[in-house]
Amino acid sequence: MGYYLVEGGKPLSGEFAVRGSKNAALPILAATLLAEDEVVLENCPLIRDFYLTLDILKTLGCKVELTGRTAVIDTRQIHDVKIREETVQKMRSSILFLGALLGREKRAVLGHPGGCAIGKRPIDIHLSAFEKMGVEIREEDGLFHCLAPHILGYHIYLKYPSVGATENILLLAAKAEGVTVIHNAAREPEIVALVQFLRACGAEIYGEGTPSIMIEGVKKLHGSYFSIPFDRIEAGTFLCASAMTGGEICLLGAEKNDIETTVEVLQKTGCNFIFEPDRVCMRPPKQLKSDFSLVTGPYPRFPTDMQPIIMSLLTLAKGTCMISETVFEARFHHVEELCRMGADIVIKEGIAQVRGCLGLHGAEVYGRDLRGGAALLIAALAAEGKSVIFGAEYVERGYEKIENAFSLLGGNVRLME
Ligand SMILES: CC(=O)N[C@H]1[C@@H](OP(=O)(O)OP(=O)(O)OC[C@H]2O[C@@H](n3ccc(=O)[nH]c3=O)[C@H](O)[C@@H]2O)O[C@H](CO)[C@@H](O)[C@@H]1O
Ligand SMILES: C=C(OP(=O)(O)O)C(=O)O
Repeated sequence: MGYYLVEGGKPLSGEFAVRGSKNAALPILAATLLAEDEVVLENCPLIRDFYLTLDILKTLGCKVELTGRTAVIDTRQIHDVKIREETVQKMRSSILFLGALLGREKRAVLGHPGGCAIGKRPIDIHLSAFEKMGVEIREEDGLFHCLAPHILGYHIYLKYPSVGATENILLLAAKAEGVTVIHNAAREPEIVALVQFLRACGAEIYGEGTPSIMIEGVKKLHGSYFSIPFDRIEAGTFLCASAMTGGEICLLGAEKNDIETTVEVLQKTGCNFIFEPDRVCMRPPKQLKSDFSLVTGPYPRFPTDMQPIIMSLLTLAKGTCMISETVFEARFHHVEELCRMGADIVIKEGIAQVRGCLGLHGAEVYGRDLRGGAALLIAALAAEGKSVIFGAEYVERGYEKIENAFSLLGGNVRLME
């Protein structure tokens, strides 16, 4: 198990080029199967989940070449429709191969997806939509065996705007017979990116970024060239790391629009921003302040993936912040660990009350999920003294060599294998 060794107390300042988005790249990789052609993806994030997803494509029979951040994926030939259990266990987004394989081969076999333990994360919304579109699902020995001889368009009302379910339906509907409309669809920028990619491959989709998406199934898709947009959660993580260590940072390749809610919260804490095309610069105040409340929710509300990160920052802000997590029911694992570093956080009825403390101190702590681990890492960078953060493998799922990036900005952090 890898861990980070951190000597805190140094400001993180300078420029950071934000990488391609994990949550945009993973569904797009699954979608390449629908093209049955060569696809070139640029600006790929070189993170654990990206490599795992490339492995899925390879085990299905696709040819994959990775040069720098450019992946050339040839999905013309595949010889399997089963996703291996060990990959499914490791990565939530493996569920998207269900929609992609069904759309392409009319059959797929996959287990219940694992990934970060931040809640129960059922897949009932995915499965009920699939059934409405003509997919026969049989569950046996923990595996979903799916068959779809005729996939038909349908009007689907999501009981919750699930990101993954919206993506899965998009994948299934892109080549279905007739028109599918997703009502109460997720509106996240990653949905927009997936639709832009599918459209570049010849799909007919309208309304992405709104609650109603219409998909007119086409018979065939084709290869395309696509650049993965920047990772808004990585951008937010670096802004928070810099703000809580008292550093000034410029993010390259980031745009205000997709990080607006995070920027608004940081402005409330006293941070100043300058926005330019493709560049966001931030200067923190001498003392961060809080005294507001924050509720996570589906886009355009505050992103749940930023909740642990912003909480870490707020432990050092003067005042009190109430944080409600409404998306995942068990996404507070980092709280106990932040408290071990001196944070003052109390959870009452699912709401975290974060009271700013005078300073954090180094400690030995455990990251138990991706963003929780990142939250502890930035807390350690802001803390006095040495910290050990276990669970580096979670952080590596979504951040590319974060220890190097923080070191280049002036932080003292090493990854120990
Ligand atoms: C790979 C990826 O893109 N992951 C993101 C995606 O996860 P993911 O796609 O898993 O998130 P969803 O939007 O589906 O989940 C949101 C909520 O809906 C519930 N739910 C979901 C599906 C379902 O069939 N039934 C159900 O009850 C979940 O348990 C959760 O409470 O969106 C989340 C919410 O923005 C982000 O935190 C994740 O980083
Ligand atoms: C929860 C996350 O990812 P996943 O859905 O892949 O577990 C995340 O990116 O914070």
